[in-house]
Amino acid sequence: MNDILKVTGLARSFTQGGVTIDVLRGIDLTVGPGEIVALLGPSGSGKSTLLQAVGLLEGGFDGSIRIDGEEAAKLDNDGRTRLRRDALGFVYQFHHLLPDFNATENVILPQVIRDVEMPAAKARAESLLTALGLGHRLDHRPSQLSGGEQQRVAVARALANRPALVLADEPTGNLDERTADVVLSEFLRLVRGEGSAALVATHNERLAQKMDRVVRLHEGVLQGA
Ligand SMILES: Nc1ncnc2c1ncn2[C@@H]1O[C@H](COP(=O)(O)OP(=O)(O)OP(=O)(O)O)[C@@H](O)[C@H]1O
Repeated sequence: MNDILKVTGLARSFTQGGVTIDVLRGIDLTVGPGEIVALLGPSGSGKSTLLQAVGLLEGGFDGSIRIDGEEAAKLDNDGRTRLRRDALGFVYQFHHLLPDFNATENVILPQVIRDVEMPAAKARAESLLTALGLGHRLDHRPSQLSGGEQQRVAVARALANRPALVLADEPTGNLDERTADVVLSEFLRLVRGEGSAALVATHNERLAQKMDRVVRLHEGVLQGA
């Protein structure tokens, strides 16, 4: 089967004050359909930099990133935006929900952007939120939700458009240990149920072991990829 993600020779440097740091020094990584990969590495090892590259959120990289068979380097801005919208879902450490919209509306929004009709978008939002145990919180705004509940809404939003690949950057890093465990387990169950693949950055070894495969960023290269 075709890989959902194929990264080859990905390199990224930052120059500041005349000093250049090679953060990524030739990353090779493939993620198959439905595969959930933990990206482990200490703080500052480049996990977010790698996710930003794969998320087509930043330029300035050397190497190849193929998502769902499409070479990102060959796309213009509009093409990257389309691929991001059609193939990717994002979860961050902080939820980034829209404060004036309730939980359901936050999950409807990315679907409306893809021209899903409102009744279908609402049904999908409610079904995802209910699957995450938020059936009684559908009308709550983010400020009326706990941290764990906010992250669940962010997970539902990331999955709303059935992305081939979910990119998650420390998705439970802002939660206490017990809540992080519960939310991560729910995230993994839902992603598996949906058949999406996922690349999940964490520095939590214990949480990483719950995923299908672990790769480690060390001195700019990936081990176990
Ligand atoms: N825009 C930038 N300009 C200069 N240096 C940067 C920039 N973005 C990241 N870096 C540097 O790249 C390195 C990797 O940062 P990155 O945020 O990718 O690490 P990380 O593994 O995600 O860390 P953490 O677990 O703390 O989030 C760091 O040394 C950081 O200072």
